[in-house]
Parts: sequence; C-alpha cells; structure tokens
Amino acid sequence: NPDVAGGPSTPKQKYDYQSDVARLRKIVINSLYSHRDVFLRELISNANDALEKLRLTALTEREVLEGAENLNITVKAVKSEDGPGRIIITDTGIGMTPEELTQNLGTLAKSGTTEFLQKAESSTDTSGTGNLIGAFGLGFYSSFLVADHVYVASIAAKSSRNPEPVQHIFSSSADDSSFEVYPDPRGNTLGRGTEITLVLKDDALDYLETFRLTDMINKHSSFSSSFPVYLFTQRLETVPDDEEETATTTASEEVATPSIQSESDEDEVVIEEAAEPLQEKTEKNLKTKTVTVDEWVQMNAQAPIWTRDPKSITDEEYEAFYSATWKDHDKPLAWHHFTGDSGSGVSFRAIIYIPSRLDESYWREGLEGSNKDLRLMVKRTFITNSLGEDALPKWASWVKVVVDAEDLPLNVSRETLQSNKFLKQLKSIIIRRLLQTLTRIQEEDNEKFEKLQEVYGNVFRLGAVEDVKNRDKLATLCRFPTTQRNSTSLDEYLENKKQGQKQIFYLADMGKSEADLAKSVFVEKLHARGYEVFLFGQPLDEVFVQNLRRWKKVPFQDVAKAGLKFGDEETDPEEEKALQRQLTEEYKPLLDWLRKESTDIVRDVIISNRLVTSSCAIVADAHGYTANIEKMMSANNNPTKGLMHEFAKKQKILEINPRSPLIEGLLKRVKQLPTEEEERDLDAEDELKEVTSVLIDGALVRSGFGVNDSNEFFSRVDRILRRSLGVSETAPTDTSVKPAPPIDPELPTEDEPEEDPLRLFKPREEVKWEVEEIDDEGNPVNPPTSHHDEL
Ligand SMILES: Nc1ncnc2c1ncn2[C@@H]1O[C@H](COP(=O)(O)OP(=O)(O)OP(=O)(O)O)[C@@H](O)[C@H]1O
Repeated sequence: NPDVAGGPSTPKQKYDYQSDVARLRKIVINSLYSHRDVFLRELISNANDALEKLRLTALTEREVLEGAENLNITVKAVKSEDGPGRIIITDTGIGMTPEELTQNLGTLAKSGTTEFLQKAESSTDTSGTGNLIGAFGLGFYSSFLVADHVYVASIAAKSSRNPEPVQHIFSSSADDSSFEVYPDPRGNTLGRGTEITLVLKDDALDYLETFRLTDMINKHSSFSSSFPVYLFTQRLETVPDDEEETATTTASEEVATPSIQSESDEDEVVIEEAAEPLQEKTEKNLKTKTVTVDEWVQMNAQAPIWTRDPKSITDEEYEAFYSATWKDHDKPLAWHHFTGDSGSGVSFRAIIYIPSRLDESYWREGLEGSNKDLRLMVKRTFITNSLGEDALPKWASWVKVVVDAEDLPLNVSRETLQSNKFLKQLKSIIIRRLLQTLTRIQEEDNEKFEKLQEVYGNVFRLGAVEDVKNRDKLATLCRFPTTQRNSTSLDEYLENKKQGQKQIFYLADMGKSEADLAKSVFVEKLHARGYEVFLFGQPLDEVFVQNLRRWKKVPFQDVAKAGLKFGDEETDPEEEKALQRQLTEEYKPLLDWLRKESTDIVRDVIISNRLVTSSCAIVADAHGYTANIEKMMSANNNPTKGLMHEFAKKQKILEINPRSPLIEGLLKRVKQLPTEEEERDLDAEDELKEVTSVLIDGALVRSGFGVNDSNEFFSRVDRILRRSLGVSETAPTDTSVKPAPPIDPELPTEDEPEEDPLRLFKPREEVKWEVEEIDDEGNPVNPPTSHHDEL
C-alpha cells in the first residue's frame, strides 16, 4: 500500500543502522539467489514468536488480547499492473512500539553475529556464503534478499504500561544505510500485531505465484507454527449466470483477512461456498459465467507433529519440524518421539532430537552453559525454554526437546512451575530417554554410532565425570583407541584381557597422537607380550578414568605409574625369579650410583620389569604425578601448588633395563671407579656424573616429563659432544654480535609493499651455507664473518 510510505504531514524519524546490521545487509544483498527462499521461513518464524509471546503474556495480562480477535499469520501476494509486486506477511502477535521497531530492527543482538560476519565477509566462494546464511538464520534481514524496500507496520499489544498503542511504520530500502520510523498515516489498521510489506525486486516477481508460496510454506514453515498460517489464493470458478446465486461469492480484488471462530485447532476460515452443489445449478440454468473466488487457505491444518501418532509421521516430516523449530539446517542425527507420565500425574508428549553437530559455543561456555533448546509447552502453549534449577546437566545441554504437558493448568507461571515436581521428573525422564536413544544407536546402527563418537565422544566422557547417576551408561558409550584396535569400549577391553590380568592398562598423554602413544617406553613390553593398552590422548580421558577408577570391578592402571602387574607373575618360572634377584645383586653398584646422582629428581632407582628396548624410563609412583598430570598442573597455574605439589612431583622412580648395552656399559664404568679408600679419580667421576645426568634427563624426556633446566641440559649435551668429537671442552664460542643502529622515532613514509600470499608456493632463493673450519683445539681457523652472528 503506497500510503504506508507516509504523507508529507507524517513526522519521520531517521536513524542509521548499527554497523553490524549494515555489514549484514551488504552480505545479504550480494548473496546468492538460490538461497533467497529463506526469507519467508524467517518472517513466518518471527511472526510465530510474536504470537507465542502474546499468548504467554496473556496468561497473566488478559488485556493484551484486545485489539484483534484471532491469533494467526497471513501471507498475501499482491500483483500490480502499474506498481511493483508486493508480499504482505501479517501476524496478530505482540507487535512493536516505535522504540522497539528502532531497537529490534535497527540493531543486531544475535549470538554468533561477529563470527558469522567475519566468515561471510572473508568467503570468496559465494555458495559458501549461501550455506553460512542458511546456518546462521538471517531473521528479519532476509527480507532484503527479495525486496528493494520493506515497510513494517506494527502496533504493540495493549497493556497497563502502554494503554494507547499507536501503529508505526519502519521503512527501509535495500541500499540505504539508514531507516525511518514514523506514525502510520493509515492509522490503526491492524488492531494488534505486525504487517511486513516486501516491495519485490524486479527479478523476484516469481514469488507472487501462489504455487511458489504454497510450495515454500509447505516445505519450510508448515511445522514452524502452532498458529494457523493462511495463504491468500484466488481461483477461477464457473458459476450460473444468475445474479442471486453469484451474490455469495465476490470477485473483489482485496478480501479481508480471515475471520476465525475459535482458537482451537479446528480453526476454520469462514469463506462461504455456494450452498448447493454447482452441478445441479448448471443443469437448472445453462447460462454460466467465470468468477474469481478469493480464499484464505490454511497451510498447516494438521495437528502439531508431537501430538500425532509416530507411525503416521515420515522422516521428512520429523526433519522439517526440527529445522523449522531450531533453525538448524543440518539434518538431525536421530530422534525419539514418546508419550510419558511424569509419575506425579502429569502426562506429556515429547520429541528428543540429537543434532548432527555440536554448537561451537558448547566447549567455550564452560560448565555453566545450559540448555536453551528445550521448548516446554502446556496444552500446546509455549511456556518456557528454561528449566531453571532443573536444567539438564552440561553434558546433555545440546539436546533439542519439545515437551507438551497435558495435565498442568494453562495459567501455570514459570515460578509455579519451578515449585512443581514435574520439572524435576521431566529432567530425569529426558536424560533417561536420551540415554536409551544413544544406546539403541550403539546396538543397532554402526555407521550412526561412529558419527556419534565423532561429535559427542568427549561429551560422553564429560558426562561420565559429571553425572554420577548415569556414569556407567555414559562410560559404556565411550570408545578409545588401544595398542591393538582403533576403537574399543571398556567391555570389549575386558573381553580381550589375558588370563590372570587384574588391571585395565592405559597410557595417558594429552594431545599426543595414538601413533606417538603406541611408541612410548611404557607400553613396549605390554605390547610385545600381547597385552592391550588404552591410549588416552584426548583432554578428558585421564580425568575420565580417575573418576571411574574401575570398570566391572577391574581397576585402571596407568602404565606410566608404579604398581603395574601383568597378572601372570606367579607363574614365572623359578629361574626367572632367580635371575631377577641376581640382576639386582649384580647391578647394585650402578643402582647405588644412580640413586646418589638423582636424589633431586626421583625417589628410587630399580631394575625394570617393563622395558624391552629402551635403556631406562621414569615412572610415577602410585601417589605421584604422571607426566600428563604434571603438564596439566603447570599449565593451569594452579594455586594449590605448594608443598604437596613438590612432594607429588618427586614421587618418581627411575627404572633401568639391565639388558640394554648402554646400562651394561655404565655399570662397567661405575665399577671401574676407584673406591674411596684409594685415591679417587675426580676427573673420571665428573665425566661419569655428566653422562649419568644426561641419561636421567633423557629418561625424563622419553617418559614425557620436562627436564628441570633445559639450558643446563643442553650445555651438558654440548660438552659430551665436544668430548666425543675430540674438541676442546672449554674453548669459548665467539659471542660478539653487531649492535642495533641508534634509535629512530620516525615512522615509515611509504606504504609497505603487500606481502605476496602465494610466497609459500614459490621456489625459495638458494641458501648458501658456509662451513666453519676448526683446528684441533676446536678454535675457528678463519674468524667468523659477521652474518654468522646475525643468524
Ligand atoms: N513479527 C514480529 N512481531 C514482533 N516482533 C518482531 C517481529 N519480527 C521481528 N521482531 C522483533 O525483532 C527482533 C529481531 O528479529 P530478527 O528476525 O532479526 O532476529 P530474531 O528473531 O531475534 O532471530 P531469529 O529470527 O534468527 O530467531 C526479534 O527478536 C523481535 O523482537
């Protein structure tokens, strides 16, 4: 309606869009045509939200219902010979005051906006932007995908705070950086709610076709509203050419919005059809004529999906409902539709959906992040999406649920709901059903279960830590790599354990790949002997086992800690035990030597039972930190560090492998050292001390710990290398460098040449190496040129 634009007498208020909105609109306007259809879905969804808000407010404030009788959404296409085509979407929802028009439509307050804008702006691939738009949900701004100009007429619902609402217009064209808000020159035409007029772009006129709109509403919006959605249609009909008969149908161009008799689901549009069958009439009177019959057709006449019999619902319907309700355009991974009784006498129907991806914010939000995707309804009226104190635990906060309770009073408020037992029971019912669904997938659908692992693997671990009541069920869902298989459950591990094995073996080192873990010194013997070891590289793995402690009564054993038992030690032949005793005796001088040299680092030194090829390893004592925990502790900057921490850090044991030639050689050298009564050979002692300390530091590194002072460690390595190369140990390295030029506070005047983004792919300039010659003493033959030092 051109009047909407306002006459000269209407005071217009002009505003600039908030910068994010301006950026968003630019993306929308430049985006791909194939995604334009979303505009209708977005506007109908907003209309539905406005109606839900109204119905919820009406529970406590009846007067908001004044102004318009029915709660519905209408869509009408207006073709025009002399002007542009228009689509008008109207709802009788809560409406907006002029301030709200400015605030809600002129600013962006959506989560993830910045991220979306950055991604969309840097995307050079337009189809990528299209997918982003689909996933983000543009809301109101999607209007500009198809419209050159948009008018939003809105009048807020009457309330005690706003007893005399006035209908206002928000007006903006696609290429404007500003918008206007002004009183509607037509006065109050809506009664209550919002009317959005899209003045279509020339290349979007095909949206005026009824079949196009019908198709779009059926596909995207038939599930998005529990309020009736009507589409204005016109059809041609042949009627008797009898003035009296044709009076019941009008061929007017405009028809009033539908009048609806009740708010129940059986809502019907009152458009009278000819009372008698047409055929009889044409037979009576052969003279006929063709008239245009205007009709409001309800597009979502079916009952809401959750109230229907699951057998009558197709997968496509479940998926369409999911995407319309939660605006997730990736298909859900699975769903479960059920009827329940809370046990406190409230019966309800619910559908639980498992999304096919976790929202990026899930791990960022920390443990406080709670579920916002649970739609709690009472007799089909949306009540709340927050369970308050009875919120789902963090691990399950991603689940999307619709619950419709039958036996609660409709005027139940959020507060009285909190005190109702129903919510508490509902929480545990949802969790139980969710676990059932997950377990069913585990048992019946391998492919889907793999996808579940990919998306929710860490969520199950978190759940087992967080949700003590359901710990076992969640732990059953967890899969881990082992030294023998890619993905093993705890039960599968136990089925594969060896005779006598009384521990579940695992090695944990956060961030390490399975391949790296499998090469660890700690698993070499277990693996060589055919025992299976869990390889825990995920951040939550070690926390998971420490909370679980045992599975089916079998305790977990960290293979990097003392206490490892194969379980068949009893059956070791006598001679093997004797050999062990003999080795301990034989290696006593080396063990004593090592104890003396490693007092700051380890608690004890022993002959190892776990090493095959490696010469030595550092093992955490049962009460000490493993390398993994030690890393976590230092990364955390944990305030509980202190005495206990220092104590736990030192609870390590150095294990040596008597079969390693290196250890044998070391033993020989220790034995050769003159005893104290004779003259001590201090040089030989120092040299051996140095070798020993490199060996211990090497063991620390190999076992995943850090060395105490890495500079000192490398100087020692340096000295040993010099010695083995016959280079002077004391000859200094020339450390002179070219000093920096004097201070220059001037800023550069010319623009820096832009860096070539493809430089990495271009051949590098040849690097010339100069080899420095040294004499017998290790001193350079030719003094180094200055550019060596710069390097
Ligand atoms: N038909 C309407 N009636 C009342 N208020 C509306 C209507 N359409 C939009 N609004 C208001 O404008 C705000 C912004 O709408 P917009 O569609 O951009 O985002 P949103 O609805 O918050 O997000 P999304 O549509 O992606 O869920 C809404 O939150 C709502 O307050």
